Amino acid sequence: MKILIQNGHVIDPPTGKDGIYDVMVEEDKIIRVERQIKEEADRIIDATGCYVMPGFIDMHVHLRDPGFTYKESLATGGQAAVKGGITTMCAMPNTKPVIDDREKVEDVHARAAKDSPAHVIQLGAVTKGQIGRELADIEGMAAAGCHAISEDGKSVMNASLYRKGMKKAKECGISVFAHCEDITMVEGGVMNADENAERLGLKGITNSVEDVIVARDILLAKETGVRLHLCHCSTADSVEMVRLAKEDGLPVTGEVCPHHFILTADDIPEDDGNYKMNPPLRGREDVDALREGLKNGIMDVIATDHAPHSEEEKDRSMAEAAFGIVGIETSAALTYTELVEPGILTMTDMAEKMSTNPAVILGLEDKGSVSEGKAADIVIFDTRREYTIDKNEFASKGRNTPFHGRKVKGQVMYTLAGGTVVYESEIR
Ligand SMILES: NC(=O)N[C@@H](CC(=O)O)C(=O)O
Ligand SMILES: [Zn+2]
Ligand SMILES: [Zn+2]
Repeated sequence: MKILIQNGHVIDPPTGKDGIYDVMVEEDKIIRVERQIKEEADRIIDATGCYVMPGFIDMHVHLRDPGFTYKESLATGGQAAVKGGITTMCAMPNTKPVIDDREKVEDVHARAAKDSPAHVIQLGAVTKGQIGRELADIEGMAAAGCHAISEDGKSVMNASLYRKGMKKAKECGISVFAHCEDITMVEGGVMNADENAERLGLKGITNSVEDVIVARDILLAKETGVRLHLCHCSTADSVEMVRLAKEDGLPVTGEVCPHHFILTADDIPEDDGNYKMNPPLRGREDVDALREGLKNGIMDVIATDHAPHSEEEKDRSMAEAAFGIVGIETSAALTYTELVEPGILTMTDMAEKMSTNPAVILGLEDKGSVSEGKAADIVIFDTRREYTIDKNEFASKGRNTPFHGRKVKGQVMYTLAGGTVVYESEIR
């Protein structure tokens, strides 16, 4: 099967391509990227006026499968992902049971290959059951294709145990993805510690809850030599510490989620649980630092932390709602609208942070690039399309977004994963 994508604006960070090209896909590979390809194909896709980019790689999602499939499943999460142009995602292990051994990783990978139109890389927990007492089967999980371990949802508070886990990960050649939150400092906080929390009579989460663990984890990475990826960074000091770590030559990378670079705590209306997530929406200075960090290259990755919950779990007050919001169907449009259109990032920066850098960090050599020989994971994105985000149109089971009703630009027209058209927009 050959698919020819004609006349699109190819953005390919690794080769620097930024212009009009045709792209020929055969089976699961890109075989040619040239000015004009005069060759027969089984299917022709006209990409005139659209960008053709490497499929997005979301390094941080919660697919809730196994155990919480009332929130999401490999099938619904996969369908939502490809709608958002995401062709590969890393699924966090805070499921039921927690993914903490080889068999559980193999089970998800086998089911995802059947059920999800997007590629799924299951991540393993650092500790058994994410309880923080003994290390999980890191070696077995690495052998089963976990590219990283993560205790996401919480931090491993026992630094000695975490250090052992990092050493093991380093030995196995995999990364550590860190959720940075000192649980002893949360003290019942549910949103950013500021005047908004005071006004609502809610307990606050200070920046230092995140910052002290970012500092600790960077120091542990320095000692163990493990590759450390800092998930959902939300504070100005996190950005500064990632800068210092890089200056020090450490293999440390930083991730920012769209909600953290778009919204501040001042945007929380009344007492709406759809604005509740961990870490919380922060102040203006933090949001500005995150944007600046993305612009100047300190922050490497845009990932969603897609965290679907049921209506019942989210349709509550700030104090009572579950932490987390959905993101995979809106991240490309939000990133384009909030960062690229205003000139903070270029289209190449966007492709880098949503695809190329994640591929490099994860060691996915055949991904993150629209060039000859690479995997045919491609997104065709039309930035001329303007629309209003409607949570009722989501393929995800989760409707918990603070972006419902927000105007954005940027529509995914086609998504190819593994050389197959896995999503086509109905709007044409
Ligand atoms: N981000 C969240 O608020 N929630 C995540 C956990 C996490 O990413 O820490 C979840 O699993 O629901
Ligand atoms: Zn987390
Ligand atoms: Zn998460």
